[in-house]
Amino acid sequence: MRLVLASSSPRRLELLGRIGVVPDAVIPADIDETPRPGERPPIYAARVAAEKAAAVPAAGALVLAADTVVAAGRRILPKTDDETEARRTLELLSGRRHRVLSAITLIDAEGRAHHRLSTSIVTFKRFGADELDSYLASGEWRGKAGAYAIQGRAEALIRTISGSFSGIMGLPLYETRTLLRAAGYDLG
Ligand SMILES: Cc1cn([C@H]2C[C@H](O)[C@@H](COP(=O)(O)OP(=O)(O)OP(=O)(O)O)O2)c(=O)[nH]c1=O
Repeated sequence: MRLVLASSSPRRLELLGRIGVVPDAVIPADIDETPRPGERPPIYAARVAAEKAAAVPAAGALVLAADTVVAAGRRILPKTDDETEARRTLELLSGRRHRVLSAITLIDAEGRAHHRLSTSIVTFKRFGADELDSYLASGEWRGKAGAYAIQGRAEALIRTISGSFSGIMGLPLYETRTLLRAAGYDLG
């Protein structure tokens, strides 16, 4: 059975590889990721994952897409390439708990869409000015939801996580495996 990963994220490809899954094709979905006014973070993540999966044409193949959102209360924090915005985001996350929502959609061979949502809680230490500066200098925050990447230096700034490491990183592997199996994909 053919599997298409509808993602431009190297993290998602890497995470799939960890469970022995190599997609037959990787086709990034080009969709508008602007949140709707007042849209709640879990609703937004689920909608965007579904839209990414639907945007990739793959008749008869399975299509997997995901969306990861860092949320402070009802606020969706940005995925940015701008250092000032990254600093502001990290200042907001400093010393407090936040949620990471990773939604996945799998379109099965019959064209039906299946959805799962993984929710994690992450608590960062309170950052000193030097810690913030050196994290920003690392550049690891670029293009990552919430301006950090748990799979890099940020892991050493995190006091606790509750939930799914792979979900925080971008593709919750438990939910992914569950949906792939249910769709008849052979995971070996
Ligand atoms: C919170 C967090 C996010 N991220 C990344 C995963 C995603 O690539 C990105 C969230 O943005 P997404 O919009 O979910 O994904 P993307 O635009 O990078 O890729 P695509 O839509 O094509 O699939 O943030 C990490 O790598 N580590 C983390 O700890």
